[in-house]
Amino acid sequence: MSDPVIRVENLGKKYIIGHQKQQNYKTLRDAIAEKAISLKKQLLKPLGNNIDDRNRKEFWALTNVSFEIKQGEVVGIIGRNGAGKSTLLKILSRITEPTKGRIYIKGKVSSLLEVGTGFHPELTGIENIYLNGAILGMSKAEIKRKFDEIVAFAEVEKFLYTPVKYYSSGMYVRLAFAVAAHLQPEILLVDEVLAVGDIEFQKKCIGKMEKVAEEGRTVLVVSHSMSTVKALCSKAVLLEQGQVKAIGLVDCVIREYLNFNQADTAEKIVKDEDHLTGISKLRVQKIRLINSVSNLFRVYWQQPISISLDIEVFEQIEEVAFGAGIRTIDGTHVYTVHHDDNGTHQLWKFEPGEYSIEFTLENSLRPGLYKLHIGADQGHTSSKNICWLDIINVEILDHSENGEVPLQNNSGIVIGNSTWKAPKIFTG
Ligand SMILES: Nc1ncnc2c1ncn2[C@@H]1O[C@H](COP(=O)(O)OP(=O)(O)OP(=O)(O)O)[C@@H](O)[C@H]1O
Repeated sequence: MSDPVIRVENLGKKYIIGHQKQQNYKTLRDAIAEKAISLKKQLLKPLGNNIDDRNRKEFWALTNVSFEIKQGEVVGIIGRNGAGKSTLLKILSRITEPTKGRIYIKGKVSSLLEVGTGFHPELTGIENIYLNGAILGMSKAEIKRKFDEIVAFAEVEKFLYTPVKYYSSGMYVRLAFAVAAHLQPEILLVDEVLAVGDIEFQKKCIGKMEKVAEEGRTVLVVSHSMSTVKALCSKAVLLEQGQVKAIGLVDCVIREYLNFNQADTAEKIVKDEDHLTGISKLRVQKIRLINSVSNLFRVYWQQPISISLDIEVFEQIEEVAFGAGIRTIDGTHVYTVHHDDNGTHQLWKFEPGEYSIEFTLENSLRPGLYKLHIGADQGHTSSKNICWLDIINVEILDHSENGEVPLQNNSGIVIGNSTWKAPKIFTG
């Protein structure tokens, strides 16, 4: 376990959306056939471009992805829907080309990228085994040698002469997994297929992948099941919005993912132990997002974040400055504001009792998950904390209320606004 067998350097994948027909998942065979057709088109019409530029929108599914995988490592690729996991596996299995960056792969790759990958619906189980084996690089003799093992593993003996269009999705995936795993690849890429099979079959697949790894082969698995990832993998890569958010020991990466993988509910009852600093003078009882989307701590892109706080004050306090702030989920401080930032410099005084406070944060954050911190200081000069908490995951959706999406070609945590002037414009 030493040499890297996969090296991914500054990988980026841009999709052009808006002009394309909605497509279902493409099988490996579809992708190969499509590649051949598009190559033919390019050759016949080298300068042709039938993309309607008015509808053309660029979308980066992966940006600046870099990591190394060593031989024999079993690695889980995790992340929320749309994080870029499948795109990464498609690039590694060379079904899709990267827009930027490089991949280096040492060894024969076999991949199982989705239910029914490479299966022809009209062909029988047997015919599909031979077809898939051939697509995945096995010789006829090799397939023959492996045939019984594949059939026994997939448990589809009774249906070998049935066209696979009559198979259930579970039967499909069993056969597809059996073919991919028995090909004895040096690198096995498996994308979220285990969820389809029953528990027994899932266990069997995990066992098979462990065996593949024990033989010194490398396995990359995309899964939403943290128990599968934990059971199988020693290492994990967490993708978030097309970027590597964390990489390392599986437990650490899963912990990071689970802590931050979703927005909190729109109303949160705050416990004493949730407070980061003391609660002798004041405590927060409840935090509520007034303008929540789907009853979660979630707002549309560009929508201000309006919050109501219920607090309890235990003793008279003066010169109180309430504040709120935002951090990224990896801890980068974006900003903190205080209630008296408006120029009045009027600090608040409280008698013991219960109060309700409302405030609104303007929102120029990029879509994503953030941590909201809320609290109170006593006086600005001494910056004395009265109480602070950092317990809310707030999500900025990837579109505005009326469906607009941010431009993809700018970067940063916040969306910047600018005006430009030029004395003379040069074109061409
Ligand atoms: N062919 C395509 N054209 C345009 N956009 C695409 C295409 N394929 C994927 N995308 C987009 O790229 C992003 C990443 O997709 P991808 O399938 O890699 O995510 P994922 O992490 O595997 O998601 P999931 O867990 O839901 O399967 C998504 O926003 C998706 O809509």
